[in-house]
Amino acid sequence: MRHPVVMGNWKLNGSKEMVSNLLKGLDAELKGLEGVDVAVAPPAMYLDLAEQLIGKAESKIILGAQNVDVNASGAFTGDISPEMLKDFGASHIIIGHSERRDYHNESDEFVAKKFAFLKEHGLTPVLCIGESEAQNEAGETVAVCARQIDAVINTQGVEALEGAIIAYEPIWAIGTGKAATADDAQRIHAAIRAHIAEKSEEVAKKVVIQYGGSVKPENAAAYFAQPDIDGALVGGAALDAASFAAIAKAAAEAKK
Ligand SMILES: O=C[C@H](O)COP(=O)(O)O
Repeated sequence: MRHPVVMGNWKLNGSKEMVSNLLKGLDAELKGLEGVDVAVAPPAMYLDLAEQLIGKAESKIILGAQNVDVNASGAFTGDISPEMLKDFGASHIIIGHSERRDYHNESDEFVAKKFAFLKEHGLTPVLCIGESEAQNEAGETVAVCARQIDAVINTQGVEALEGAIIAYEPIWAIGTGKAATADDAQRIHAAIRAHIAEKSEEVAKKVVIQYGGSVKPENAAAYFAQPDIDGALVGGAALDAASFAAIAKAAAEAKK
């Protein structure tokens, strides 16, 4: 049985006050919760504060980040290295989010490079994949996801996916309120797992595949009831402690 992982991607939202209130709220909401790994990815500016607050929390909250760059040190203005993320206790690092692929022109190959760099430094990549609305309508969803995963498999071997997390996020469902149905998401998750199984059934069986795209407390349980949906990558609803905790609790309940 795969252990579910629910992660909050706070994107470009936050202030010292908001980070503090949200983490304190989450700590209170998540007390005693077992059976699910709960992670948050605040903006990099707030990792220090988040690390301090999580250190004092009674609940287990995993610290993550929203991005990493591909150089270890040196003249790379504005970049953040894996060791810097580690220095602040961040372990689960989102890469290849569609917002970075779109707004920062990140290619499959560049994302795969980030994946390798994180693994090299003992961090957990949360590899986002997913199709656009046009690709969805053209029936290209599985091919797009396979291509995005193959950028990692073909350069690092399928074993590289061991211990990593894949987040399937249809771009048209992100922040739109237009979530994929649980049945559709399950179908794509199963196809993604089958694609990985062509290279290794063992890895395919173990890899955590999250769904992301307008996950809310109201629809979360339906996703987690699906056999190939192992958690969620949550955007908007992760900015509210009660909503995010409700999603985490739904995962723990469904995957008991
Ligand atoms: O990384 C999270 C996703 O982009 C989902 O965002 P959303 O829950 O606001 O749709």
